[in-house]
Amino acid sequence: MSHTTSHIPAVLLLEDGTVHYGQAFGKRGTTSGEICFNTGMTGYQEVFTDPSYFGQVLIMNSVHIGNYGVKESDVESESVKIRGLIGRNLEEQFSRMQAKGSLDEYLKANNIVCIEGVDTRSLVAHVRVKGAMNCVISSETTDLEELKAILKKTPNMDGLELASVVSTEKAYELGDPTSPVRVAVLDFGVKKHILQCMVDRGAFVKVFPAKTPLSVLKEFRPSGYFLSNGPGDPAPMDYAIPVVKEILREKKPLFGICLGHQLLALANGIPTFKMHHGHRGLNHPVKNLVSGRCEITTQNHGFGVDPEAVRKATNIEITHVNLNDESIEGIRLKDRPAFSVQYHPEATPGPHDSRYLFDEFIHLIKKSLVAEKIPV
Ligand SMILES: NC(=O)CC[C@H](N)C(=O)O
Repeated sequence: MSHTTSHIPAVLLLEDGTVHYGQAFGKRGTTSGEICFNTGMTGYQEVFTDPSYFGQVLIMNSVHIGNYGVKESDVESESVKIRGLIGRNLEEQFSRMQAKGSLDEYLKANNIVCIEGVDTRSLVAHVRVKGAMNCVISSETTDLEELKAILKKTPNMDGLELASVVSTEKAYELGDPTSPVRVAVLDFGVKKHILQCMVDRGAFVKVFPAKTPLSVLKEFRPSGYFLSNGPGDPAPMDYAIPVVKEILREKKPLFGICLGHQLLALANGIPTFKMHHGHRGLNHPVKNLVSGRCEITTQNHGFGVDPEAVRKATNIEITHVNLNDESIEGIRLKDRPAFSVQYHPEATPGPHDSRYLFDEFIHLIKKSLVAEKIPV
């Protein structure tokens, strides 16, 4: 496959003054946000449409991105959510029987400003050492003073509430309405494949806007609750943390993924913190401390739950740890059927090692329905 470039100059400026020059890709323009990197070699369309990336400018570590094009069904939400894209070779040409278009057209249609031809290996090494910071990409101006002024106005991810911005405006339902397994999902930027994993296991799912109170969730008569993934800092989500506390008092099964995991921790008095540069990729090893087995997981998070506070909490059991840095990857409550993971068991294109967590959630719901003498 030959690589084509636009030959339109573009510039990338980091908050610490680092500058990289390259070529424009996608939409011409200027964009800014928090720089982060994903080490996955495939699944770029799913990554770009993951609402948890909202507000972030993404570096794809893999050298060739775009070479299998794009297709309608390979998405985690209806639009591209990344704020900008940085690559080594972003390909206009693609070869895949099922592809419907090129990555370049797709990013243009979604108004995403990108830069390619960047030495991503040195850039990622730099971010790994210096940590998360804001950056700006432009194919309109190379005036660094102008770009510095844009950076000054770009909000810091630490303390930024973004989940309510990407959440659904209206509630919607998926799956078989006759199913006794009824899951109320709080949507903080939910990925489609999470909902699919529940529907595939026979659940009837209703997805609610992020700021829905418990009284409205209860009108759905849920047999279980789900806290979704999502962008931004979980700590300022003062509309959601009290609702999670109220849900826990219901004593119904509850499952949380990523931001949902962080919210379950916050609702139990465990603080979250901004990580140095986060975890984003699809080969992060996690150990399940209950089964003793290792799983290869997909991850996308820049915040974590405080390990010391989790260890001190008497009502919480640590179920999963990250084998690279021993960070907390999963917890469960000792006195409630509630559990959560920091990583993504729904991962598409994969790995699928952690799909069993959806089975465990559905099993917990069925067990509680049986206890209430409701036929399952
Ligand atoms: N994937 C997610 O839910 C991410 C959660 C949160 N925004 C973080 O960066 O840690």
